[in-house]
Amino acid sequence: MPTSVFIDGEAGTTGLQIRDRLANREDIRLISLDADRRKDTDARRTAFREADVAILCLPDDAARQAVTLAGDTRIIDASTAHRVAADWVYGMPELPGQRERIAAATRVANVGCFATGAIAILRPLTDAGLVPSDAGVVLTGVSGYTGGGKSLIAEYEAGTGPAHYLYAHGQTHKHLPEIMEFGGMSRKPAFQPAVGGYAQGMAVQLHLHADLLPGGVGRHARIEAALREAYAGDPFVGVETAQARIDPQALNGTNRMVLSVQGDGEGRVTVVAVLDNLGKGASGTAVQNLNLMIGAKETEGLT
Ligand SMILES: NC(=O)C1=CN([C@@H]2O[C@H](COP(=O)(O)OP(=O)(O)OC[C@H]3O[C@@H](n4cnc5c(N)ncnc54)[C@H](OP(=O)(O)O)[C@@H]3O)[C@@H](O)[C@H]2O)C=CC1
Ligand SMILES: CC(=O)N[C@@H](CCC(=O)OP(=O)(O)O)C(=O)O
Repeated sequence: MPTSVFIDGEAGTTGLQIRDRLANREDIRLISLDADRRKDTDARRTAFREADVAILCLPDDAARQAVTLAGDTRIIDASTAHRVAADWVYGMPELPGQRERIAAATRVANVGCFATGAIAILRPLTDAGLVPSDAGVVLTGVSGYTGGGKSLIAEYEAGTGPAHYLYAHGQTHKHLPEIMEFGGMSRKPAFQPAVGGYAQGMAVQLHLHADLLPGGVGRHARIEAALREAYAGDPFVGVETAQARIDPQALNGTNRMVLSVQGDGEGRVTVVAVLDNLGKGASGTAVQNLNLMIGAKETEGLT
């Protein structure tokens, strides 16, 4: 019997990408609503009840409301609404022990796109004691404009978006709570995100004065070793030698994430994660979580 999956928000940026990844699978039956009924509460309630798993690709408020329609149906929520909620499982398979928790969960909150890169870098370093949880750390990131959903895409497709811009200057980016909780940080990192004038692909950077942390200089090699150990054998995350030019679009269309470590050998270290904001940063991980939840091969439908 195939697993029935309803994607609420199927016509949006993330929903479409998930549908594409599931459309040809024999183990999945997609439940779809006609365009004129996709926001109809009764039609959605019926679709939820018919589904084994529902994937929410909605703005936060609509996602909260969708949960009230879903009954006992298992949910993967791609929005920010439930990521640090106590009764939800955080949908980042790479965290220690998380694959088992996701597999058993009824409510999974899919990790955010910038958060995917930031936590993938931070968590092995806080777990290893290389970065104390109360250290002051700096994160930066750049995302293609699809990260801003339909409205930002429309701006760029109309040719009116800037070539590059910085935003969220007030240190209140919506991914900071999940980055702190699952990255192992008790002190809020400083985070400066940016949008690049290209559609898809992102890079997230952690910048450290490792010479000011306990243990001092020479941490570059230990940081790289901790990351290599954390992701040894992972199907999608790898650590590679840093390139002189790092292209945020290098992994577009894939569910992969590549980390690299650079520094001057005297304490200043930058760790970079490259991923596809729509792939590993959203729809790819949603499918990975779905695979874990339904007992399919974790890599099914993903490259
Ligand atoms: N874009 C990205 O890179 C990422 C996005 N996300 C998250 O995924 C979620 C969806 O984002 P994204 O796909 O970019 O957004 P989009 O704006 O592209 O799509 C959202 C979709 O939800 C639909 N929708 C809105 N309200 C309702 C409702 N009440 N009932 C049914 N459908 C509704 C919209 O319909 P309409 O077309 O009529 O507006 C639209 O089709 C967001 O929470 C976002 O934060 C997560 C990771 C990355
Ligand atoms: C470029 C851009 O605007 N990016 C969005 C994050 C992308 C996204 O929607 O993040 P979630 O994974 O949390 O849903 C932002 O910074 O708010």
